[in-house]
Order: sequence, then C-alpha cells, then structure tokens
Amino acid sequence: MTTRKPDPANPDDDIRDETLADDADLPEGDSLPDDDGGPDRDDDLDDAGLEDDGPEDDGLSMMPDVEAAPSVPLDRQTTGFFAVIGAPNAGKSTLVNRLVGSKVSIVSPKVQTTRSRIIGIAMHGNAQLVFIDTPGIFKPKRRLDKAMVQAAWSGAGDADGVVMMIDAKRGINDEVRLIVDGLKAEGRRAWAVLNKVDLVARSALLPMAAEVDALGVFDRIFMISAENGSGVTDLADALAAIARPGRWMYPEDQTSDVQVRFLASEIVREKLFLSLHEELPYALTVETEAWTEKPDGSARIDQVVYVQRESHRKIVLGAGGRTIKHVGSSARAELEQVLERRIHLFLFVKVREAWADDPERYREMNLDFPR
Ligand SMILES: Nc1nc2c(ncn2[C@@H]2O[C@H](COP(=O)(O)OP(=O)(O)OP(=O)(O)O)[C@@H](O)[C@H]2O)c(=O)[nH]1
Repeated sequence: MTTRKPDPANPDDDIRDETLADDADLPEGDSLPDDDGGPDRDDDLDDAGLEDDGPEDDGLSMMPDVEAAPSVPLDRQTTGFFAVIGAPNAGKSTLVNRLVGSKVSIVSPKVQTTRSRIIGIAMHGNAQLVFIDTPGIFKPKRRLDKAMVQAAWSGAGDADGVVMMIDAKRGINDEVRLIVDGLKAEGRRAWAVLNKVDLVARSALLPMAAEVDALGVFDRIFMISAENGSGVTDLADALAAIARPGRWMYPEDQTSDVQVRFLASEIVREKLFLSLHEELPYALTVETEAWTEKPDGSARIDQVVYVQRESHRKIVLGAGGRTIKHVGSSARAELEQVLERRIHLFLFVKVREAWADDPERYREMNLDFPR
C-alpha cells in the first residue's frame, strides 16, 4: 500500500478542487468533513496535503510498536494458516473477527462486502492461527467480481487448510455446490462449518450435516454461530490441534496484516454499505488519499469515494450532504475507537465512470487486476 498525497502539480490530483466541487451540492455551512471541533473548513483547504503538519507515518500497519518476548517458548510454538471461504454472506468475516477477538474485516448484511483477502491472527494456546478472510465465491459477472473470486481461491491455495463456511439458514444450495465443485477441481479437501445455527431448528441440523458429508470433500463438520460465539472455541481447538510445530509468523499481539490506511477506507466502505441500498454499494470504492499526523497526536485522514455516475454522487452525498455526513461521523467514531486517538476524517465524493476497469483502483483494493 502506497502512501500518496495529492500532487499539487497535477490538477486532476488536487483534492482541494474536489472539495470545492463537492461543496457545490451542499448548503452553506454543511461541510463534508465530519469533524467536530477539528480544523475548520478554510483551514482544511489550506493544508490539504501541501505541507506536512507532522511526521507522515508510512508504516501504518496494525503492528505493535514493541515486540515483547513470546509467552510460549520457541520450541513449543505451532502455526496454522487457514483460508476461510464460502458463499457471499455466509459469515466469514464475522467468524474471523470473533476468532481474532477484534474487528479486522468489515461486516454487513449485504453480500460481497469483503473484496480482498484479509489476514486475521488469533492466538490459541501454543498455536498462532492465521486466518485468511476471503471474498465470497460466486459466479463472477463483472471484472471486479472476477478479481474478488480469484482472490478467494488464491487465499485457499496459499493455506495449510481450508475452512468452508455454509449458511445453515440457506442450506446446501447452488452457491455451496459451485464452491464444492471448485474444491474438487483443485483436488482440495476442507472442513465444513455450518454457520448461523442460531437461526435454524436443532432438528434440521443433523440431516443437514449428513447432506454436507455426502458432498464428499469435507473431513470434518462443525456447527457454530459466529454471531453469538457458540461452537467457535471447539473449532479453534480443532484448528490449533492441527497447527504445525514452528515459530509464530507474527508477534503475538498483532491481529492483522492490514495497513491502517486500508482499514480506514474499509471502515468507511462498511458504513456506506450499511447506508446505501440496492446496487450502489457495489458501484463505489473508497481510497485513503492522505494521512497526516498532527502535532497534537490526532491524525487527519483524507479519503475519496469513487462512484460511477453523477447521479450516484448525489445519492452518496444525500440531501444537504446528510448521507455522507452520517457515514463520516459513524466511521470516525469507529476509527477513533480502533486507533485510540482523535481523528479528523474528510470524505470527498468523486465521479470516475470507469474506476472498475482501472488497474490502479485494484491495487488500492489489494486485488490483482483481471485481464
Ligand atoms: N444470526 C446470525 N447472523 C450471522 C452469523 N454470522 C454472520 N451473521 C450475519 O450475516 C451477515 C454477513 O456476515 P459477514 O461476516 O459479512 O459475511 P461474509 O461471508 O464475510 O460476507 P461477504 O463479504 O459477502 O463474503 C452479517 O449481517 C452478519 O451479522 C450468525 O452466526 N448468526
């Protein structure tokens, strides 16, 4: 992930212009930045990425500052690297977040929320369990779909083991069969995790497990609720039991490999997913354009929401800028909680019709660009 600030020499890259353009849609005094008590709008325009206010933090990953001595001697450490795959909405990110014990991957009731591979790291006894949360696997139509599905399968390819999540409420449907066919084609076996058992009658679970077994690719079947945690410890125990002897790959208090810049855009994307309806969430992407450390310990984050049409931009802004303001304010609250510091968040909405065909956007999403 690159640290990029707007280039003042390049007008197309000038965030200040975007701010002004967005402003045209907003009534006087209703600014896009969600920032109570931070710098006022004029200040923001003046220091939009031209001068550093403090050190620019380039290594913005969710890594601890100091590596402590490990709690388990090196010769007793074990490591397992597991891909979590499944249909969209099966609960993959919810499970990974629960196993890790903090939010590393965004969650929404909409399908295809996760777009790229995200690593979550959980400590379990002597084992370090590294989970690859993958985008949902489905029949791709658009280029972005293809990139997401490729990322999911390559996550499975990299792993020691594959955990396939199945939404028990939906049962064994075509989406599940598509993935099972993919596993068979790759010659891979997996563990099946029937999720959302809190939504299903107990009497339906045993016949479903028999159906899962009959699919012929699963060595073990677990029943869990990623939402309320039931069955998750048994799953973690079983995964830890097959972890290989070997030194941990990450410091034990590291929870993810995601860069904080990326996490910050993901959090905004999650709030947009929760606030917008129908196709619009799928037609946008969010990028962190600049991250500036402030002398008072706070940070200023400038992000661009790319949409494909002017009409989409209007919807994302909302009447009087209300939608984007609401998104900004809930994202800022969460960012402040996660980063444990004060954040000034500035969101700019930009129309870029063909962003979904632009290789640069895929790099920012941590996805390979499918040709
Ligand atoms: N009732 C219930 N809801 C769940 C459970 N696990 C996940 N959910 C909900 O299901 C929805 C989808 O969860 P996610 O974790 O985003 O699913 P995902 O598989 O990562 O989704 P994609 O990003 O589309 O691949 C969210 O609204 C979750 O709150 C569960 O065990 N029980």
